[in-house]
Amino acid sequence: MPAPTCASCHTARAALRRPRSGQALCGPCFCTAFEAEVLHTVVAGRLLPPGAVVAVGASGGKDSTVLAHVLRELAPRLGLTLRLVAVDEGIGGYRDAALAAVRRQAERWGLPLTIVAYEDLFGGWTMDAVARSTAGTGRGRSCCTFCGVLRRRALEEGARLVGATHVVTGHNADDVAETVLMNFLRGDAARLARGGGLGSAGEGGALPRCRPLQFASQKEVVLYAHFRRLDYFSEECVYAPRAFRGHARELLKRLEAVRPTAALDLVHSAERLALAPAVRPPRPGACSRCGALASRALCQACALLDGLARGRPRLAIGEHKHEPRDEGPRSRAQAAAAAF
Ligand SMILES: Nc1ncnc2c1ncn2[C@@H]1O[C@H](COP(=O)(O)OP(=O)(O)OP(=O)(O)O)[C@@H](O)[C@H]1O
Repeated sequence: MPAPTCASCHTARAALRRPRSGQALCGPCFCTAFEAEVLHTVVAGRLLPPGAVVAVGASGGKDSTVLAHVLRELAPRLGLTLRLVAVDEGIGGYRDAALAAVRRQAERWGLPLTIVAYEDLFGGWTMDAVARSTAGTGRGRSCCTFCGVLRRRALEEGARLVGATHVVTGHNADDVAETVLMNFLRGDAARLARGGGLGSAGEGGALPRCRPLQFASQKEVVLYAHFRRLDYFSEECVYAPRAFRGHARELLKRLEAVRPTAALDLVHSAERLALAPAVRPPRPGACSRCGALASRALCQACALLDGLARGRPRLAIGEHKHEPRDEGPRSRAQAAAAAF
């Protein structure tokens, strides 16, 4: 059976059916629709004001590649200046290849690129060193938690370095839905409240952060990259198979098999929960060591580095005398926080 005609231009043959709506579109019309939807997310959510200098967290992966490409298309209309900021976590056999992809993108798109490294920012600690230090302590599976905390800090540092006023990341609807599921599984109302919305407004002196692809499904991100012929790095991080997130991903896939809107439904659920006053977390204060946003005396990054420096990674993060050890609720909650 021949492909149907594109439902938008009514001229070309359709090349795909949109996963959620089933609408048949040709490649160019799909890309135009995708870009218009991201534009709508940014404008309706008032995420990036005209004149903003935007640091795009560039990992070389599909999401941040698509995000940088779409924002570059929209930048003249939105009045944005873009900077790519990549974080080198020091993960042998993984990050170097991903950074090579980011360098190619920066060159092709004529965007300035700044790379900040954990090793320089965090007293010589690379992610590989953290992984070695936590191996055998029951914390080995928490690599993604540690990494997420440090990456968030590193991205903030990099963004400040390039004079950015805003930070954007490429989290898509599936990423956010996985985080919501993880938070539901642990009954973490405070994280659910924080995970909703399109990002954070920049409390406590932190730069405002947002996720303009939050309503885009992973499938459509991949389709956009395909039709725009984007060059990205697609290997999984060497530490990812140990992460709890993989289970949430499997669960989401099974939910989507019977309910194609499941990911987006979860994103909207989190938004509604964020509006519920009863679950709003207390206003965070400042870290006594570095001044960054913190809900305790030390921010997560300083607490983690402190524990690592003392050779006691169990104390570094997620340990509290009243809370269970290892994969207990607290540590899992931080895994979710790390995703944002
Ligand atoms: N090393 C990094 N440097 C800069 N930004 C990063 C880095 N890793 C992740 N990010 C930001 O956080 C977002 C979500 O992170 P995630 O771990 O899902 O990234 P990824 O799987 O490596 O790549 P992507 O999400 O871009 O496909 C990315 O889209 C990107 O904006």
